[in-house]
Amino acid sequence: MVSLVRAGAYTRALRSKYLPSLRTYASTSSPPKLKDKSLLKSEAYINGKWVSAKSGETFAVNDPATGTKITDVAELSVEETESAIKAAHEALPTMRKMTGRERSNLLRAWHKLIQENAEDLATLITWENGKPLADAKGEVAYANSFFEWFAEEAPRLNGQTIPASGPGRRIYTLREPVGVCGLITPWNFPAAMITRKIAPAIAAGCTVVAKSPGETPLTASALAVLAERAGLPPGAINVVTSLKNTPAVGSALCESPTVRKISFTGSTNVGKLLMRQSADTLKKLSFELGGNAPLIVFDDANLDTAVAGALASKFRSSGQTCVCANRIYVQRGIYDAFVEQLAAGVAKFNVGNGFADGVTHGPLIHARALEKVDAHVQDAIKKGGKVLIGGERRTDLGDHFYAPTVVRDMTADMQLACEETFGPVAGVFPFDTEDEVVKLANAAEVGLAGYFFSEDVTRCWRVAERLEVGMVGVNTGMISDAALPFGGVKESGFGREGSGLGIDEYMTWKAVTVGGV
Ligand SMILES: NC(=O)c1ccc[n+]([C@@H]2O[C@H](COP(=O)([O-])OP(=O)(O)OC[C@H]3O[C@@H](n4cnc5c(N)ncnc54)[C@H](O)[C@@H]3O)[C@@H](O)[C@H]2O)c1
Ligand SMILES: O=CCCC(=O)O
Repeated sequence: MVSLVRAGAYTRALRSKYLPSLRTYASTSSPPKLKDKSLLKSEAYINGKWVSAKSGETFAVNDPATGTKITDVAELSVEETESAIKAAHEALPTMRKMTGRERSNLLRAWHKLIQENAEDLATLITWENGKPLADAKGEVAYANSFFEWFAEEAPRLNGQTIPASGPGRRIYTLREPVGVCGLITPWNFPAAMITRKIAPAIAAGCTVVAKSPGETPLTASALAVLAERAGLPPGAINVVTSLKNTPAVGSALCESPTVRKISFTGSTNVGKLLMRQSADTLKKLSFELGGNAPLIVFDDANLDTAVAGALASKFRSSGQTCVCANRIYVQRGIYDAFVEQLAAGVAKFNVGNGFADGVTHGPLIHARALEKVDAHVQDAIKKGGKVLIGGERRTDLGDHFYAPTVVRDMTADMQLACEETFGPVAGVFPFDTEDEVVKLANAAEVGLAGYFFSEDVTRCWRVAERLEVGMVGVNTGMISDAALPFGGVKESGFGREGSGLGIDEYMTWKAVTVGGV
C-alpha cells in the first residue's frame, strides 16, 4: 500500500511534467461507421454461403472500450463445423489442380481488396479488439503482407532430384498440399493471426476451416467477404463462428479424420488440449503458444535505444501480444537511469478509446485480462516491488482499462516472473552478471521471443545463441515481419509461420523412386 501511495505521487509528478502531451479520452459517443457496410457480417461462411446457426443461437460481440454490443454473431455447432469440413474436403481437388501461379493470382486479388478496404478493416479491428486505430491500420498492413509474401511463394513450390544410392534408379520429390486445414486463432490480432495461416495454406493448395476468435469474429468474416470477391472457389475458405461452443468446435476439427492439419495460435494450455485431441488422427500440427519474453539491458547498452525498445515491445497492444517483453532484466550499473527513463516514457502514453485522436493505448480485451494484470501488480507490491507509474485500473475510462505500469525492484518469486501477464505491466528486475541473467531468462518453461540490448558485438553474438527462444531481438523491440520465421521452442510450441519456412507447414514431401533407368 505504501508503495502505491508513493507511486500515486510519482505518477502525478511525471504527469504534470509531461502534461502537454498527456491526455486521456473517455468513450466516444457515436458508433463507428464502415464505408462498406456489407463487410459487417453476423453469419458464418460455409461453402461460399453466409449461414446462420440452425439452432438460431447467437453470441454478442462487444466493444471492449465502451462495453456496448456491436452485433450478434451466429453460434455454430459441431454439426455445422462438420459441414464446413465437408465443404473444404470437396473443394480440395479444385485447389490442388490449380497451378501455383493461379493460386498466387487469387492471393494477389485478395491482397488488393484488403488494401482497398484497409480503413474499414482497421475500423472493425479497433471496434472489436480495442487497439488504437493507428495500430489497427498497422495490423491490416501486417496481415496483408502475408498474402503478398505467400503469393510470391506459391509459384515456387519446387521439389528436388536426389542421386540414388544404387545404380538404375532415380529419386525425385514432389511437394503436395497436406489437405483440409483447421485453423484456430486468438483475438489479439483479429486479422494478422488468421492471414498468417490462410495465406500459406491457400498458396500450398490446401483448403481451410478457420474457427474465428469468439471475442473478435468480425474482422475474420470481413476478410471472408473479400475472399469471395477475390474469386476464391466455394469451400476453399470456410469461417466458423462460435463463442460458447468453441471447445466442441475445436474438438470436432481436431478429431475429424478429414482434417489433416491443425494450426493453432493461443495459450499453451489450450495448445496441449488440442494436441491430445489430434493424437488419434495423427495430424500435422503447428502451435504458436504462450510467451514470457525476457528483455535484457546490459550496462553497455545505449540507454535511449534500450528504453525505446522496451516501451515498444512491452506496451504494444497494451501488452497483449505473445512476443511482448514480460520480464525486463536490467544490469545494476544502468538500473536506476533505465527505470526512471522507462517511467517517463510511459507517462507520455495517452490511454483511451482507440478511435479517439492521439490515443496510443487502448483497453484490455475483457474483465479476466484485467484481473490477471491486477493480480500480478498486487503480488509484486506485496513482495516488495515499487510501482513507479500506473498500478491501477482506469475506471474513469471504462471497465477494461488498466494504467500502463512500471514496477521496479522485482524479484524471481513474483508471479510476473513465472507467468505471462498479457497486459501493460513492465516489471523491472536488477541483475549483476551475464551468466546470471541468461540463467534467469532461460528459467521459463516457454521460449517464444527474447530481446537484449548491448553495444558489445561479441556479447551480441554470444547472448543471441544462449537464449532458449525461437526469436531474438538484438537492440530492437520490434521483430514482427512476414519475412521472419515466427515461432517458439519449449512450451511456446513448434512450427514456423511466415518466411520461406511457413509454407512447409501446409505441405508434405512425396518421394518418387523410378527404377530400371
Ligand atoms: N505464439 C503466438 O504467436 C501467439 C499469438 C497470440 C497469442 N498467443 C497466446 O495466446 C494467449 C492469449 O490468448 P487467450 O488467453 O485468449 O488464449 P486461449 O488459448 O484461451 O484462446 C485463443 C483462441 O483459442 C480458441 N480456443 C480457446 N479455447 C479453445 C478450446 N478448448 N478448443 C478450441 N479452441 C479454443 C479461441 O478461439 C480463442 O480465441 C497468450 O498465452 C498468448 O501468448 C500466442
Ligand atoms: O501475438 C502474437 C503475434 C504478434 C506478432 O505477430 O507480432
